[in-house]
Amino acid sequence: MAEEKLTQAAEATEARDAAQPAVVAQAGAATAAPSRRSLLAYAGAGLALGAAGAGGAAAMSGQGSGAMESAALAGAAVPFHGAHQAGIATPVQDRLHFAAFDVKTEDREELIQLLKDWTRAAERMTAGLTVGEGAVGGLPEAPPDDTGEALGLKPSRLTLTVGFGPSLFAKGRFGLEDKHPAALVDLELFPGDNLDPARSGGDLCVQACADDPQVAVHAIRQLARIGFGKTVVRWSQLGFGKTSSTTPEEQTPRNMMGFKDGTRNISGTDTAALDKHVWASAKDGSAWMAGGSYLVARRIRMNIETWDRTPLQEQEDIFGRDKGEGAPVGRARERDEPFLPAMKPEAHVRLAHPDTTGGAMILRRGYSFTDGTDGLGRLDAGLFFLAYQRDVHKGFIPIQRNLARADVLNEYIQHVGSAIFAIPPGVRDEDDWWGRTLFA
Ligand SMILES: C=CC1=C(C)c2cc3[nH]c(cc4nc(cc5[nH]c(cc1n2)c(C)c5CCC(=O)O)C(CCC(=O)O)=C4C)c(C)c3C=C
Ligand SMILES: [Fe+2]
Repeated sequence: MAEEKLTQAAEATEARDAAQPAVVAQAGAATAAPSRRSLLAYAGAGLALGAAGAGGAAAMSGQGSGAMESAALAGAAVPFHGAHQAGIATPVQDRLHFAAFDVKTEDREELIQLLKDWTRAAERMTAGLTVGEGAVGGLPEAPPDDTGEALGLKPSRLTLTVGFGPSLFAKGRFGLEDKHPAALVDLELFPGDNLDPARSGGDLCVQACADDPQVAVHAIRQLARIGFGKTVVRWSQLGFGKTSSTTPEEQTPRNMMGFKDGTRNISGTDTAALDKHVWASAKDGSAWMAGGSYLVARRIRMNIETWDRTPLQEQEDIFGRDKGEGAPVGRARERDEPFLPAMKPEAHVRLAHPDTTGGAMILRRGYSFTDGTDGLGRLDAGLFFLAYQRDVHKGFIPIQRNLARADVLNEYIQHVGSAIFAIPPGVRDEDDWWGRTLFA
């Protein structure tokens, strides 16, 4: 990209320079994100955005003093490059735009080019820059490369996380059948599932998380535009009010049922737990997935109106935790160890706990959603459940089998959308691209 264009981008987004706290690191990596201004300096010196991952300033990886620190960091940039994709173990942002895509091209080289183009655009957007030649200042006769609605907004900790669905590996499509990981199964239909095919599946996915919804929506929109003619959005979901966090030192968020959600989750700084339960290893059978993960996405509708008429004691019995503090039954504090025998046998927490599921562990990273009303005056609201794991056979599947069989919460919820994706390892530097290890 010509230096003058980067200067244009800098001018067009000048407002984002102001007061930009500049350090957010990927979990476990002592990295620093440069200020927007220094980023542009890097870019002008050869688009070395990878330098974001190699900076030397102090790191912040979710440790520290909670809400105020989060608020201060809300405008910062999260390094895009690393061994793992950002958006999994990195601190959870406030907003989500998740999109699943169908690939329309049948040409492997076109798909590879798409992934390369997406990677370059993602590098820029996560750094707070416009895509391509920007939103303004280009040829008046042509539509701008960037749609412009993020001009003047901060990077807002935008992370973009890409994934590949089972259908991408189908025989006769892109020659990937030999690379299909054993863990990337078509999920079984669980009892009670009422899945809408129009909200399920997908060849590709992109999870965009940011502290500003407009930044997340802008990012998905640019990737969809770049993919025009090669891929189309199959379904997408907006989310708010993160329901789980990867930063246990912060206040636990509440879900739409009013309960703290995410108390017992894998922490983004617990490298031992991440290696054991979240990151795929070459030893697992698919060498190209080393450093990646597997994502299960479920759109779970809540019968909010019925829930709202349920007595408090019953609500607390259903989860096995109290509503105010979030403490397990018979305990005083949220972080106290749950004592499962004190809970009702069919309480949600009891059935989801690793002691009841043969040790199954997942990293939850879901969001609440409210998509207006359903035409019958009921809120179309619920949980867009996102769970990362090393192997779905030791994560989502055993837990969901247990929950689908007996969870008393099932009276108030219904799974209406489902998808699974292999999340490849991170993009190492500016020469690397999403999916290189798969297509190599
Ligand atoms: C298959 C996995 C899970 C689904 C689907 C799921 C749906 C779901 N959960 C809540 C609310 C809460 N879940 C909580 C704990 C919890 N849930 C799961 C898994 C699934 N939940 C796990 C593994 C755990 C942790 C169990 C443990 O080790 O103790 C809690 C309690 C607080 C917490 O620890 O997070 C709440 C609240 C809803 C509303 C929901 C579907 C709409
Ligand atoms: Fe749960």
